[in-house]
Amino acid sequence: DSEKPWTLADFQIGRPLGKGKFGRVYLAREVKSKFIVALKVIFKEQIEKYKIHHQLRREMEIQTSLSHPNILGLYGWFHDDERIFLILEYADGGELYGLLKKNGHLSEKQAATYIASLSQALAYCHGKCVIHRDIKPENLLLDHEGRLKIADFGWSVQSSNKRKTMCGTLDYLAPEMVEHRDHDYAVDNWTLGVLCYEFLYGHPPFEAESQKDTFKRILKIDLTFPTAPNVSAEAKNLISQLLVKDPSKRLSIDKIMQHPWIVKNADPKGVCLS
Ligand SMILES: COc1ccc(/C=N/Nc2[nH]nc(C)c2C(=O)Nc2cccc(NC(C)=O)c2)cc1
Repeated sequence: DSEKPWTLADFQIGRPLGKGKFGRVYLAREVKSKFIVALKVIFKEQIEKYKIHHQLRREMEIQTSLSHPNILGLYGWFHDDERIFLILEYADGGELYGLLKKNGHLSEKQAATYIASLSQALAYCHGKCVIHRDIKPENLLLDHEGRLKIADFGWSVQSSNKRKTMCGTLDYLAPEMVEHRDHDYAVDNWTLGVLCYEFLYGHPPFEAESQKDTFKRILKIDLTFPTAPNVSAEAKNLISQLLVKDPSKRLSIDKIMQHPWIVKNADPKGVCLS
């Protein structure tokens, strides 16, 4: 029954799936139902040390409230003296990042399919006043059919204007976040442009040696398209309409869904292994 709290005894722990920022993730099976899940273990001392208590609570509240085929499910959670356990949906394809690094870059059909899936997931989130703010390949998982799942809502906000402290890669930051200006849902639209570029070229558009140079390139919208790999004009057109400095001028999510490149290349079932 849903009232009885989960405990570790309800699960058989399998192989470690990988290490996240603040904890490890294990394959696990719920003993009674034999249902396979991913169990994310976070040590309470890490939460104290990094003062991420509120961020973790927000992640859990937000992810539990969301239910969408392209958003990784958070089924529940429990804790013991020293650890917190998140019971998460298991996506056996692992990080999209791995696919991108293995292939160097994705095909236009794959890229368009994933951008369409992300757009649908973000439209759903924005409809529930949630801004993710941290969509990057490491936070994107694939299920057994190659369907994209947005994971790790650690940095998402319930549409307040909380500052995002600078950690991890900055390639995905929108100009208004780099300038610590107020930001809204349009930061996720910017990120779709960065991701679309990275899916097609294998590296983000404003990559630079130093963080300072990345900031400068973002603020200048220093966007160039390499000649290789060859990318269609429609794809470049979509990217150019998203990587726009003025948030109000970025292509809206429903306009993304109607863009010729998406209409022509995205697999409507969100599954694309070609
Ligand atoms: C190392 O090769 C791997 C291949 C597939 C996986 C699958 N992970 N699937 C997940 N489902 N739900 C969650 C949460 C996860 C998860 O966190 N995976 C995870 C965590 C940290 C690193 C990685 N690394 C990779 C390569 O996927 C995956 C994990 C590792």
